[in-house]
Amino acid sequence: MGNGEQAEQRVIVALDVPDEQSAIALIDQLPQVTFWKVGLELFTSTGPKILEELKSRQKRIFLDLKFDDIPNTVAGACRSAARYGVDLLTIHATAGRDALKAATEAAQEGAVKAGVEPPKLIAITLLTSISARQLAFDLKIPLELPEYALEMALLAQESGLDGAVCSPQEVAQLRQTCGDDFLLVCPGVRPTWSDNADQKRSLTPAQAIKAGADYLVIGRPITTATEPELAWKRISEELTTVA
Ligand SMILES: O=C(O)c1cc(=O)[nH]c(=O)n1[C@@H]1O[C@H](COP(=O)(O)O)[C@@H](O)[C@H]1O
Repeated sequence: MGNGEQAEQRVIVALDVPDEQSAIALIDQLPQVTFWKVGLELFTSTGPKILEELKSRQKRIFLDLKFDDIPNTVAGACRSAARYGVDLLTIHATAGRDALKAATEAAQEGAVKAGVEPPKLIAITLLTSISARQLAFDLKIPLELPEYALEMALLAQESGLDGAVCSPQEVAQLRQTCGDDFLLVCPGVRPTWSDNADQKRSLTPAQAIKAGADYLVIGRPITTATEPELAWKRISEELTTVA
């Protein structure tokens, strides 16, 4: 999916804002952005209205609702979300094999019924805000972090999902093991000039693409910059060196 696209089209900008008005202001300010992510904050605030707005502008959409529940419930959520005709949709790999399989089937069904393209369903392996220390001491996971992220990606792949969300620090290993057709989307991307904030496992945009990411998800380094257009331009320029 990512290969062959212009470098800047591989950046998905996270629309993490509280309301429709702020979202539209950002979309207007950054007309070069072709792929936007609508996540929990904005979708909870506006509902599907914001998706219609993005579609009317021919934008691609990553609907990041990170479903995590029992099989019947995630299947229902994916069936409903697929009707919106979005490009990407997320579920946590920790929902487990049965839930991942049910979600995949339901997303297909929902899209077919609505007469739209099914979304690519991708699994969160391990949130990029979790450090190796937190994985061991808070979540009590007795695996090394890279191994855990890989296991979650393989579970998603075996369950029929299209890809995974992982930190740029694990993407090379996941690419090598899961192959070129498995979509790998990396948040937690930070240009050298930006603040890490709550992200624990970052790399720069150029490093993340070089390591094998299909798409990068970048929010605050662009959206909270004093000049978002300039931040976007700097990231696009950085990416032309690797594309
Ligand atoms: O699914 C995601 O997109 C996601 C997964 C993950 O592990 N880490 C992560 O940061 N994200 C999202 O990626 C975006 C990152 O935003 P910034 O940290 O502002 O660049 C946010 O919208 C997060 O919800």
